[in-house]
Amino acid sequence: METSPALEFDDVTIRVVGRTLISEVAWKVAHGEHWVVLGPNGAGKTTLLSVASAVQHPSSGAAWVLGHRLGRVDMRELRSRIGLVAAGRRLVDEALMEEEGATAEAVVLTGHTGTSVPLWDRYGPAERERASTLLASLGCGDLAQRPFTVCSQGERARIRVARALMGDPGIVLLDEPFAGLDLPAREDLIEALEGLKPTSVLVTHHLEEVPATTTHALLVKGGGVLAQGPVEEILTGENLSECFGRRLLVDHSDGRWHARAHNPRARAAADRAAGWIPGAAPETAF
Ligand SMILES: Nc1ncnc2c1ncn2[C@@H]1O[C@H](COP(=O)(O)OP(=O)(O)OP(=O)(O)O)[C@@H](O)[C@H]1O
Repeated sequence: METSPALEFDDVTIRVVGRTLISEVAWKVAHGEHWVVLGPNGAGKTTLLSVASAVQHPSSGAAWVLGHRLGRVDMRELRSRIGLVAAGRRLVDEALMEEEGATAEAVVLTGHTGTSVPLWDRYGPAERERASTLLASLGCGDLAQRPFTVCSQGERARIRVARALMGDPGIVLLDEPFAGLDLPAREDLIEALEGLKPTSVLVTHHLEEVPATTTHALLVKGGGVLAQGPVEEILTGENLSECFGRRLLVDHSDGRWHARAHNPRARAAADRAAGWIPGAAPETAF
């Protein structure tokens, strides 16, 4: 049993020329926890993941990933123990796979070497067997020989998760894995994520995409942490309203979360339709 946390940030700051992208972030993820990171556009979510995935180290402060301090460890070696799912090019470069005409199976196999092109001499029967088992477990066993470029967005999303699991990672990091998915594809992927065994961190914009197995939440705003802790304490209307700068109503049912903007006119119309006297019911925006 691992004793050190899966992730630990001690006042992590990332600066680029003339800008601070994230500032003094303190965060600890224990093994076995499943975190969601929420926040508006530009809040710093992908930047946080770029540190957690050992893609870049802090400008100041310190970060430990799977017990290794960034800056004092072979980053490539460490990356091979991290399962990373990201559709954008900042964290995982899929351009080479597309140029090479890689099949879904080849893309999953690259997860074994942590590379963006297949290294065929490194994959034997055991790796191929694992790739095909993972594709099947994510409901895309029949896609193995299909070029990744022609796969639909929903198929690609699940192939990326299979790729991330290929190296038997100690932690899985997912940056907006639902982008571009229709409702059934999104729900299929949420179901697949609910079966994830390793510790995970999911970055998303949408409360509706938070899997029911999520244990903790981190809210980011303007490059800083607004709130963090057990999911039920953090995903409140009050916190989310502050995070997104808009008054929000939050529901939690059957383990899943829903948010919508507070709309007093629609609320009054619904109350009238239900026979409520305006002003008689208490306001329950948060
Ligand atoms: N290399 C860079 N140079 C300058 N600014 C950058 C760089 N990388 C990111 N940024 C800026 O840092 C801020 C945070 O970016 P980041 O991608 O982490 O936000 P995010 O929360 O993931 O946003 P989104 O939800 O829109 O994907 C943004 O304003 C972005 O433009």
